Amino acid sequence: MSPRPLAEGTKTVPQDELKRIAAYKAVEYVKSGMVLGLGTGSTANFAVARIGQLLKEGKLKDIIAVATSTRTAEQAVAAGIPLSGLDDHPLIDLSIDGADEVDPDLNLVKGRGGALLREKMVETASATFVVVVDETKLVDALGGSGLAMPVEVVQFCWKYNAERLKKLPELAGCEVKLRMEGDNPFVTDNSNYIIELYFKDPIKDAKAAANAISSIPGVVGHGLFLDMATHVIIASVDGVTVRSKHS
Ligand SMILES: O=C[C@H](O)[C@H](O)[C@H](O)COP(=O)(O)O
Repeated sequence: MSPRPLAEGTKTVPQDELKRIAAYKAVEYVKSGMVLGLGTGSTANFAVARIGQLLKEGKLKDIIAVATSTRTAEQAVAAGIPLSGLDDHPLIDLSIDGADEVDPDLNLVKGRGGALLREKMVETASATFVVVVDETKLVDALGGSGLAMPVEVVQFCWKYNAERLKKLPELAGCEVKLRMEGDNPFVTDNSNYIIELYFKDPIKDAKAAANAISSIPGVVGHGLFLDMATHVIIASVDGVTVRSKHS
């Protein structure tokens, strides 16, 4: 369980339990015969495990899934979930994934687990994209958590691209750091590096920031997931709330 319980008044709920509750709620959207996108991270893990459990119990049938990382693919295989890829299944019925930040318009920061590129490919191909979070992920504006916003870059001349990112006026002088894993740079499933952006203030215009980041040659993806989520399921000490794009 998470060491950080959430508290309101006298109520406390371990953060991992909130993640599980949100993930299980999202799995209620899964129907037999669907092609699913399986997200990555500690919240998405609960959804993958639950789907595997329902398949084993025979309560779900004929599911095919596309995993957003090698970690999730390994978990899915162990859970007995049949896997495919976008080459064979270019249309995903439903994706379920966590997020690092969620703004009031259901725009997201994702990718602190390093899976942003495959997540964005799979979730862009999804008719329905359900995001599962505990209430700590809610922000008034993206970049507002003070934590890293990842940008995936090719390894070639990454320092040059880190400097270019730092100088983008749309990012208003953010700090940049290469993501490390121990003494070595973190390497994504796609053999790229991650430059982490740290904002002093929330991003003023997320769309302009996303376009500016994408315009740099050598950037292969970024963690701004704008206008993609159709539903966000938020678990809090007070219960579960579902926010939907068009409601
Ligand atoms: O690359 C990682 C993903 O975008 C995760 O979905 C995101 O970081 C949220 O992860 P968690 O549910 O572990 O907070």
